[in-house]
Amino acid sequence: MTAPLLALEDLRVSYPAPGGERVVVDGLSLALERGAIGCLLGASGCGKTTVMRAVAGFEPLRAGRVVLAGRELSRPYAMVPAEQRGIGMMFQDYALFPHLDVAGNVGFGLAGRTRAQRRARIGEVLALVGLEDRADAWPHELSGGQQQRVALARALAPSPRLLLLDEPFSNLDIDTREHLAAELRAILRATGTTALLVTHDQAEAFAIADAIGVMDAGRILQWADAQTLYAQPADAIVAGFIGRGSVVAGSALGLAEGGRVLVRPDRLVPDPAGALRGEVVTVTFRGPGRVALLRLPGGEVVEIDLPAELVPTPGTVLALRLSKAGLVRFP
Ligand SMILES: Nc1ncnc2c1ncn2[C@@H]1O[C@H](COP(=O)(O)OP(=O)(O)OP(=O)(O)O)[C@@H](O)[C@H]1O
Repeated sequence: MTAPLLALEDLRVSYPAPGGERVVVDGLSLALERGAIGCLLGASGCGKTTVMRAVAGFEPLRAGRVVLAGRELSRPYAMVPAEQRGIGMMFQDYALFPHLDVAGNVGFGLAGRTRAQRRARIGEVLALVGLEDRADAWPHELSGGQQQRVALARALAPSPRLLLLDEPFSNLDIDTREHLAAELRAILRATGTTALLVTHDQAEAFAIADAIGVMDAGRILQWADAQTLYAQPADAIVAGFIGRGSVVAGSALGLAEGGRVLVRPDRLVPDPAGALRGEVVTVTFRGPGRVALLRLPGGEVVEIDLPAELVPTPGTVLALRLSKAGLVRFP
């Protein structure tokens, strides 16, 4: 087995807090192969940005190691300075330098090259992000999406070993985000760039990443590809975070085994012959179909997709059949 390009081993990071320290990342490990795109996904405040800052060299470690291409970059009391790590960054508060034009921004990290080499590299990465004709533009003349592309070109220009992207599209509208997510994946692939991305948006993680780490309270609960996270979530927290679905008591679904069960919206099917019952709480048009919230006899509420011809009014009791294929159970 080849060694991963990036290895985070048992990281612990803390911040000063009244009366001591507050640990915000604890026992976090992951490995990223060369050329792979990894993603940390989790709710606000779970520690995603802190991990990125630790990898970038902005936060010291309390425990663990950061290793890039076989070189130890951080361990407790020892850090390679951020600028010597060979890591490119595009963080949430990415800002283009307003006093530099697009070419100046993109060429910023290209010190030590001749003028001609700089110009060639700037042209190359601008072509990669589709802005080769905007080299002379000023940042304020560009749309938000174009500015984001310039920021990406700036981060890619020095050919970093690893690219860190923290909520790179957070300040863009949803259409632009989706478009750029696909574009970003294609660009990272085309350049063979290894990247670690942070987002709290599952669709973005699914669109871009090869492997996704679902984080909660400073830990990775599960590190897997999108299909695995959806089909085999490691626990109820991952299940709640990935995809639509409700985690309810098995007994509420007539299952003998006990424990809790993940019900995706297509698992409970309205069927006059079905043995289960659910009272309609709300019906909402989502496009292309409708979804209903149903209250099960035990009081728990599940979401189901309704067939097109069925538009029940709240209070109706539906007969339901449970489709057990691929049902996920938790102890
Ligand atoms: N410089 C700091 N000093 C003290 N506490 C901090 C500092 N930076 C972050 N924290 C705290 O550490 C925790 C993790 O923050 P972090 O920014 O890593 O989370 P996140 O998952 O990236 O959140 P978001 O999605 O909102 O950016 C939060 O509770 C935050 O308040």
